[in-house]
This record gives sequence, structure tokens and C-alpha cells, in this order.
Amino acid sequence: QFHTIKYEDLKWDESLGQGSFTRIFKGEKTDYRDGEKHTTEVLLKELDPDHKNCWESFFEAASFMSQISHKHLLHVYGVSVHGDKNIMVQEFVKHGALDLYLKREKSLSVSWKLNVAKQLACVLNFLEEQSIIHGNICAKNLLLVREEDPSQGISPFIKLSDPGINVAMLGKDVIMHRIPWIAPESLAAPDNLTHECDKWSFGATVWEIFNNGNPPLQGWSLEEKEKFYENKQQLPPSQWTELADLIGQCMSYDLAFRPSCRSIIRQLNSLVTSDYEILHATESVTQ
Ligand SMILES: N#Cc1ccc(Nc2nc(N)cc(-n3cnc(CCO)c3)n2)cc1
Repeated sequence: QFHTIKYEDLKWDESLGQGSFTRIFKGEKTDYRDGEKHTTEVLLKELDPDHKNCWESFFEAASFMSQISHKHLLHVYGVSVHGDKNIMVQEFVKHGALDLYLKREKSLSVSWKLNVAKQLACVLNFLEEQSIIHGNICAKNLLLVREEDPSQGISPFIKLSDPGINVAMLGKDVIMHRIPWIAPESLAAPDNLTHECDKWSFGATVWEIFNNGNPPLQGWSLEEKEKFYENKQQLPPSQWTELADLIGQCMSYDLAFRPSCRSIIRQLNSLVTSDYEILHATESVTQ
């Protein structure tokens, strides 16, 4: 279900940080095709040796990504096993994880954020149509392939990364750290994820995108985060009421109230026009 890559065909360059139970490095993979040697820049995602019991889930994530392809889904070349090292070999995405980018770039436009949210909604819709549940949608798992270049009319382009270790394999405290991205119903049943869980996470991720990458509930203790769900609280609403409504619908505690992907896309598209109206309204007032 996925391509295996020879360890000796991989080269490690600098470390780029870590995910849950994983470390990531820039690297290179060498292929020999029609007698020629090809070197490709890759991202090497290594499973921590002290969490090698999660290797099935780690490789499940890899095969998940290898079995389907979509323009907004990260490409996974394959996996490599060498001793107690389990490595997922991914396409190297030029600008890295979106959460760090949002923190760094403070003056991203509303249309930039809306464009990215629509791309995420598009891949979410694709996954739902393929009856595939991602289970870990958040800005940290969105990767920026291309920055916008307004002078050239170039808009940003993102890809959704692999879901990583299945949340059911993680300890209770790691799951608690996923509040408020993880759907409330998944806290009690992490091994029973649904498409509605991905919609809840979509809501939290759109909130992140419009809040300059400030993580929601930043600095809250695990106890306070647990209370957030017990008291059925919502994230602070955006001033932009239509956006706040959409996020609120996605983050409904009642699964039945979460919108279909079609509805999410429709509402995001309508947001563009109302944004346009707000923009012109303010311009007419200021002139
Ligand atoms: N400075 C810098 C810089 C860092 C990284 C990349 N590229 C890249 N490519 C990927 N395929 C995956 C990731 N990645 C980043 N964080 C995670 C963990 C959460 O998923 C995965 N980064 C490019 C530039």
C-alpha cells in the first residue's frame, strides 16, 4: 500500500523541528531511473524510536496519503525502515507549516486568509467524497507551497499534511493538548472519528487563520481546556459576523448542526462578496 525506499538512497540534511512523536528533517532521496541518477529534495519525518510501538499508525498515515492524490494533499513518496528507524519520505514543501507562517507574516490580507480557507474546504470536501477521515486538521498540518505575489496576481497555495499518529494511539494528555481542534465527542471516543470531526477541526483551523496564527485558548491549562468542552463554550467570535457564524456552525457541539462541505464552500464563496461590500462600504464612507 506504499512504496518502500532504501535507507541508503536517503541523505539527511538539517533538522526542521518536530511533530507528535516525530522529528522532521530536510533531506534528499536518490532514484536511479533509465540508468540516470536523480536527486530529489524531500522532507524526512522520523518516528521517535521510543514511540516505535506507534509504527503501524505512523505507516497507516503514510499509506493514507499514498492511496489518494489531490492537488491540496501532500505527496508522500514512501517509507523507509532501517533498524529501529521508521521514516516517512514526503515532498519538501517550500514554505513549511502554516501555523509558523501565520505567526511570522503579520499583514496577510482578508482575501489571502479566505483563499487559504477555501483551499482547505476544497480538500475537506474531496476527502468526504472519498469517505476518508483525516482526523488532525489544524494550521500546523497545513503546508504553504507558494506564497502570494500580488504584483504578479499569484495567490497562496496550501497542501494538507498527513494526519500523523492516530489520535487513539496518543495518551490522554496529548489528546487534551488538541483541544479545541479535536471534536468534543472524539475526546471520549478517539477511535471513533467521523467526517463531522474534521468539520469541527476545520472551524478551529479557520479561526486560527483569521487570528494571525495565535493558537485558540493559548496558555489555557489542560483543566481549563477540559472545562471549555464541559461548559460547551465557543471560541471568541470574529468581528466579521458571517465568518463567526460559519466557524460557529462547524464547531457545533451537536454533530447534526455541522454544515455539509458543500454548504461550507457556498458560505465561504458568499463571504467574498460580503467582504467586497464591506470594503466598498468603508471606501465610500472615507471618500
Ligand atoms: N524554515 C523552514 C521550513 C520548514 C519546513 C519546510 N517544509 C516542509 N515540508 C513538509 N513536507 C512538511 C513540513 N513540516 C513542517 N512542520 C511539520 C510538522 C507538522 O506537520 C511538517 N515542512 C520548509 C521550510
